[in-house]
Amino acid sequence: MLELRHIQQHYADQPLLQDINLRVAAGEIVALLGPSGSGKSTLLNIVAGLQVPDAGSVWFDGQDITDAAPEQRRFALMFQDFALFPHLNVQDNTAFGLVEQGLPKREARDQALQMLGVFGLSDLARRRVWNLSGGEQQRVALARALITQPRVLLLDEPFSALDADLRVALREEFRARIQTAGMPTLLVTHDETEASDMADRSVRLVQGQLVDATRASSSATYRNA
Ligand SMILES: Nc1ncnc2c1ncn2[C@@H]1O[C@H](COP(=O)(O)OP(=O)(O)OP(=O)(O)O)[C@@H](O)[C@H]1O
Repeated sequence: MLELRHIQQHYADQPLLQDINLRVAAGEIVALLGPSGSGKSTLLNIVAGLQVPDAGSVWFDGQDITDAAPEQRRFALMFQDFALFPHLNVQDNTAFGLVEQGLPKREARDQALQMLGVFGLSDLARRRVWNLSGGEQQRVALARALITQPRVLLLDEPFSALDADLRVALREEFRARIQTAGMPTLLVTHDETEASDMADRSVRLVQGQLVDATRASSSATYRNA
């Protein structure tokens, strides 16, 4: 389980995150909503270990990991621009994290091929990533993230560059795959429909605090407010 305790972050004496407390259980998807500039990406960076908070702590399975480097955490971070390597084909992109972890290249490539099969992407294994569609690229990015069996999955607006129909299809597919993989998942999104479709519950950053948004996000009154 992932836990944030009393996280605070200031920039130039302006409080951004004031007292953030959150628990995400194994297999649970929590959506993090909030207006632009409210600190969603900052909070995700703190969880990923890319940034140390001014105060407070990050815990995983009962261990304080606030000062642990990103590679020690073994958390996967996935962005909207997926950051696939243009010079590698789909199979080598998928194998990349395993090679980084020290697995022999051949074994990593075999496992990547299996993973691509699970994702229905076997036919794309030899393709260069730049000629894949946006949805295919995003699926490869998820396969690449999950193959390393990360302890936590962090998604930063993963579908915002895609068209509406594809977004809806991928939400369901991602939700099913994430639940099968069973790690705590934090999904940053601007989109309340995406939050209610994909996440088990939603929280919203409001003036540096997290408030429960699960009930509010399913209410049309709130959406139209
Ligand atoms: N390193 C930094 N130094 C100073 N200010 C920063 C730094 N990083 C972020 N900020 C500021 O903190 C605020 C929150 O930024 P952040 O990117 O976390 O918000 P966000 O909720 O993810 O926004 P968006 O939805 O637009 O991506 C912004 O005003 C940003 O300019």
